[in-house]
Amino acid sequence: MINESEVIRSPLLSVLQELHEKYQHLQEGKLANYIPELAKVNPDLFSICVMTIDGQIFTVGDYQHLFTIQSISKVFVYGMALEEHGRDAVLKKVGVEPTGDAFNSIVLDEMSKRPYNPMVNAGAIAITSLIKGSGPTERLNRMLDMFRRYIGHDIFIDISVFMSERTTGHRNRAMAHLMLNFGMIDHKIEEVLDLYFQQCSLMVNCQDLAVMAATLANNGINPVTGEQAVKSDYVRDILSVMYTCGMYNFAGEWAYKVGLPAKSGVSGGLIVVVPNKMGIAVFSPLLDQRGNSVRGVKVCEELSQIYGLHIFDYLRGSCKFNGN
Ligand SMILES: NC(=O)CC[C@H](N)C(=O)O
Repeated sequence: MINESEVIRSPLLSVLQELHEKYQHLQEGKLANYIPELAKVNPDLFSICVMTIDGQIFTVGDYQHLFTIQSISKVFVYGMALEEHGRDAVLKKVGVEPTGDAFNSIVLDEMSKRPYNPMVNAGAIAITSLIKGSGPTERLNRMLDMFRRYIGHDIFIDISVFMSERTTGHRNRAMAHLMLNFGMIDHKIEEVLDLYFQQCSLMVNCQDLAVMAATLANNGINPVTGEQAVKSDYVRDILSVMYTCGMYNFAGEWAYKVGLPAKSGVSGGLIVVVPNKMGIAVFSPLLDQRGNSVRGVKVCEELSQIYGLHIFDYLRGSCKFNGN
């Protein structure tokens, strides 16, 4: 039997535990209540997970608690659209410019009539409309299969959240109509919106998100299963858009302070990719005014600082993470 004193504590795990303790009583922020089902979530839930590209996992808090992936899904569906249509065709439909506006703003680029980028709702809906398949079921199944490759197991839809979004998502519906008007999506608006609401309502836990982020950090190969989740050619595109647009109208400050590609969602999830090193995921449902997890942002700012992960520090050889 292993004596507790003989167990070598992982330095990273200790750091994660300290950060969890430090922020677990922070009560800043609000639950997303524009999706009625999300307003029912326990605001105290909080977990942090890191997966390295060699498949080690470090977890603290409620890391098995399931929640809906929400906007974090946009990253992966974008990768799928790139694989199916290629860079140029996707760029014709959705730009790659940060907006400085809220994630749900109803604005399109005046000149091109494209949504600004795939990380805001309008852009994500247009990207979802590109997913190929002979009908709604095949499109959904292909998407579920793509997510399965990233996570390493099957993934399911939270029907209550899906119905909640579907019945109250008038703003997203309005955007879809606007894009239909400009010929940016085709006429099957309700099918496209259903698929978009379904992708947002997929259930994940914090550990799943860490594996997904680690897969992007590992050039598209899931570190646990060894499966190629997305062609490595497109990982660059995905990470560029995450870096410039993933945190919405906080993306600039995030790039400045944390300096890593990331994506948040209104259920309180946040993923961060440290290329060739690890994926980081935080779950805490209290959000700031821009729709980013308050505790999530703070934890990532500290982790970046502690380990010298900011991409421009990192390039100068400042990374202090040595793999455990
Ligand atoms: N930022 C988000 O997570 C938004 C996703 C949410 N499903 C919506 O469409 O509004």
